[in-house]
Amino acid sequence: MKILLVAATSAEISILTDHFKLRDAAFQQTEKFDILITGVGMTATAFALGKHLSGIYNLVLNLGIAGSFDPTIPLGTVLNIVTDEFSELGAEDKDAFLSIETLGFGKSSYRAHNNLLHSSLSGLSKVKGITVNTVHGTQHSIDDIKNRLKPVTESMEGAAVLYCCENEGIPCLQIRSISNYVEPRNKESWKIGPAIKNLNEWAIGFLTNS
Ligand SMILES: O=C(O)c1cccc(C(=O)CC[C@H]2O[C@@H](n3cnc4c(=O)[nH]cnc43)[C@H](O)[C@@H]2O)c1
Repeated sequence: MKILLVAATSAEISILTDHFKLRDAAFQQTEKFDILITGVGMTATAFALGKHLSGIYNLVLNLGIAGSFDPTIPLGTVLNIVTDEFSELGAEDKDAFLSIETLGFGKSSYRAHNNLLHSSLSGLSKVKGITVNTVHGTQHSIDDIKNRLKPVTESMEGAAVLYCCENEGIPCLQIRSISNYVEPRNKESWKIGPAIKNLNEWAIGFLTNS
C-alpha cells in the first residue's frame, strides 16, 4: 500500500520525519509513503494536491492540528475527522447564510471515503469538522457557526483534502490532534507541542503497521 501523507506545515509532522530519518522538504518519496507539505490553507492545499495526487496512491493521510468547538475534549486528543465542510462557501442574505447547495453551485460537505479497519483507528472518535479561511475568534461568529453546522473541529485544510480525494476517487483519512479550543482569540492557551506529539505518535504507529 502506498500512502500520500499530507500536512500543512513541516512542524506538524517533525517528530515523524525525525523518526523515519527523512528530510525537511515540500515533497519527498519513500518506499512505503510519500510526504507532501502544502502550506497553510485550502488554496495552497488544493494546488499542491493538484500537482502531486495521482492514482499511484492507495490512501491519502491528512495529518495536522485543529481547534475544537467542544470544551469537553481534552487538548491533545487525536480525532478521526470523517466529514468536513467548507463552512464559508455561500452567500450572506441579511442575517441568513445561503449555502452553495441552496445557491445551486455544488456542495460544501465531503466525507473521508475509505474502508479501513486498521487497529490504530479503533481508538479514535469520529467527528465532523469545518474548514475555514479565517479562524473563528469572536464569540458572535463562534455562536453562529455552532448553531448553523454543529462542528466539532476546525482546520484550514481538511475539506480541501477530502474534495481532491473524492474527485480523484482515492481513499483518504483526516487525522488531527486538538491544539486549542475555538474561542475568542487567546494564542497563549494553545497547546501545540502536546498536540503535535500525540499526533505524531499515532501516525508513526499507523505507518509502521500499514
Ligand atoms: O506556533 C507554532 O509553534 C506552530 C507550530 C506548528 C503549527 C502551527 C500552526 O499554527 C499550524 C496552523 C494549522 O493549524 C490548524 N489549526 C489549529 N487550530 C486551528 C483553529 O482553531 N482553527 C483553524 N485551524 C486551526 C490549521 O489547519 C492550520 O493549518 C503553529
